[in-house]
Amino acid sequence: MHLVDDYDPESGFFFGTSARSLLTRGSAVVLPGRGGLAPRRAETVLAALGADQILVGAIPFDDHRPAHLVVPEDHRWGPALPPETGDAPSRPVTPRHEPPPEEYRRAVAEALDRIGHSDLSKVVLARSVRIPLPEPVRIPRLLRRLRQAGGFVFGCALPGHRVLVGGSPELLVSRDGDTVVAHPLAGSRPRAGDPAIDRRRAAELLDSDKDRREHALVVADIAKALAPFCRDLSAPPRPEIVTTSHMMHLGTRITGVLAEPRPSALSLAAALHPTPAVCGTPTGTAQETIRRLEGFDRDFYAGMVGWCDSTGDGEWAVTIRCAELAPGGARLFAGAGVVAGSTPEAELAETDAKLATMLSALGARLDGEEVGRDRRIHAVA
Ligand SMILES: C=C(O[C@H]1C=CC=C(C(=O)O)[C@@H]1O)C(=O)O
Repeated sequence: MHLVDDYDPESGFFFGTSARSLLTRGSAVVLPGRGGLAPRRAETVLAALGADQILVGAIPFDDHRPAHLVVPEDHRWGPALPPETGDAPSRPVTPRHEPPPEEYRRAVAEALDRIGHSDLSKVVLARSVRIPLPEPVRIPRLLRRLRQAGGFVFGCALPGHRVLVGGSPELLVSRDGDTVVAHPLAGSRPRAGDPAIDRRRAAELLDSDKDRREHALVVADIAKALAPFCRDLSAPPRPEIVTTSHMMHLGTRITGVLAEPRPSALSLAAALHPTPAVCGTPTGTAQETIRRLEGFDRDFYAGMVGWCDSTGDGEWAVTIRCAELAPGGARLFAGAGVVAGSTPEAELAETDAKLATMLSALGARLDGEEVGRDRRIHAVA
């Protein structure tokens, strides 16, 4: 028995790391407001919180969409959630792609054209897949499976019997006293599951000029956004490989010491969002490109999910490797960074591989495709 087993899909919030788990129930206060406004309102609420109260929830990618932030009726901390090991049996499902794969490839080609002919240097283009779920999902079991992926596991009940679930490898920002940490990821390869192939891919990823550029843009942007709040800020000169169950990424852990007055974890998260790991550079041009080329609403995907306490400490993960569950079905999301040197085919394959995290946790495979890791990757191994 773990505290995740008490998860209430109508009002619960779960956030688990390799160190500990947080479970909340009910909502004493639901904060109204849209993305940009929500963190400011949340600051007022944070300031009014009792010492033993916290704020939890999710903020969407787009500032104009409503956030879901609540002060729960109660919360509990517990030990890390043990992962459920072994591959779940998978059943074929018929997906509804949005956009269809060939349109996604066209969008990447169009983005590459813009990168060559405007100030745009990077844009993250995403796709979504809707799948039917004939049986109700047992969320505690799903979250255990997602722990296997590594990183931050979350379940966030949303209005309308929906639940946002995921296993994100990416820390947007955490604050613990005066210590601030961000751990951006960008630049990816799917894992093959074969240690020798994975070692080769990791070496190739570390060496890839295209991926190093894609990554460096994110690190520079985050360091610039954090600098005004810090009296000390540092990042290693080279990225490291971060692995999940299905992917490997370039990652850089940025750490800083906050100056007074220390902003809350939520304010820091709002100052960083949207990073070029989910949007692009420059931000405005990338946002406009996403609006024009993606053709669907990201909703909570590529936003942030996490918690903040009354002292301002907290953790916010980037909402990726996630799905929105609704009665009868799920909608999964994945995106990939496009820079000069990207190709439509490789970005499509990368998003396929990223989708596999959630698909395999849900025990599903897209009809006509192999489950899990590495559908097209043998070609590049
Ligand atoms: C946008 C996603 O991943 C981000 C995080 C890691 C690597 C990424 C990349 O290589 O493109 C993305 O920036 C996603 O999983 O949907």
